[in-house]
Amino acid sequence: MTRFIQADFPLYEGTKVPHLRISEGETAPYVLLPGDPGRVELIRDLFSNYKIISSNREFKVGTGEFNGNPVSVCSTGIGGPSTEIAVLELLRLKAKCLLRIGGTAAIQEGIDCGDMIINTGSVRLGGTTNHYARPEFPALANHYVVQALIEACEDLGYRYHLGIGATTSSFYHGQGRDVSPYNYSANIIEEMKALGVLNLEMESETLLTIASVMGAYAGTLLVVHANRITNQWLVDYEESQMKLCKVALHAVDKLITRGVVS
Ligand SMILES: O=P(O)(O)O[C@H]1O[C@H](CO)[C@@H](O)[C@H]1O
Ligand SMILES: O=c1cc[nH]c(=O)[nH]1
Repeated sequence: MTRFIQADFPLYEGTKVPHLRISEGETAPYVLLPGDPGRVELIRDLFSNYKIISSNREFKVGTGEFNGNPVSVCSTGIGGPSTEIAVLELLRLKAKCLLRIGGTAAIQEGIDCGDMIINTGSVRLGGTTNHYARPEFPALANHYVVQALIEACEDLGYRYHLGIGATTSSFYHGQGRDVSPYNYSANIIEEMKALGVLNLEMESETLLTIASVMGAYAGTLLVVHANRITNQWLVDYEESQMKLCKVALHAVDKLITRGVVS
């Protein structure tokens, strides 16, 4: 039976949020958010009792236990609009702390492929959150989440960089890749680099802005997939993604132990 009730916040089959297709109680208060649905599968071995509970469009959701505590993983797909949907539906399901685990391109020398980046905030170049707050509103990560991520990288001995990232709504022109005769964003890397921005990716500003507006905890942990200054692209990416997942779960464990999120 396919039933949607009310257009304002439609529910599928009476209780399921419409895109993630899950009901309250199926996800944990702590949720990891990769863009890529493949990472929802890749992370499986780090959990006990891990189950994929839904898969619809770009949204794949898994829930398992890490050190005895429930943690969920939900892919957002690429970019702001699908991230907005995932975040809103997870908050509707009573998520309290959302942590993006993604890939990114560094735009500073000295940041190597495979390094971690913890963004303290994101430049809002994506557009989706202009529906939530004026452009001057900052997209900031939660302080406790940032601190837990720093400690997790240090505990595991992974090299990390801390600072502001920029979120774009375009992978090619929006990140300064010239693919047509005129690129309106041709100077984006030069501009962001000069401002000290560390990296480019496509979802963090949406997560950080919406979580902040809605009173949830959020942060962003990224692994460097490319360096646009040195023109390097990490081909063997799986091991780096596993490092990313390990750091994220280690940080979540700290937040749970500290009782930061209630
Ligand atoms: O590695 P994920 O989380 O998919 O994120 C990065 O990869 C995609 C681009 O290839 C964008 O979504 C970007 O933000
Ligand atoms: O170049 C890149 C690599 C990862 N993610 C991005 O958004 N851009």
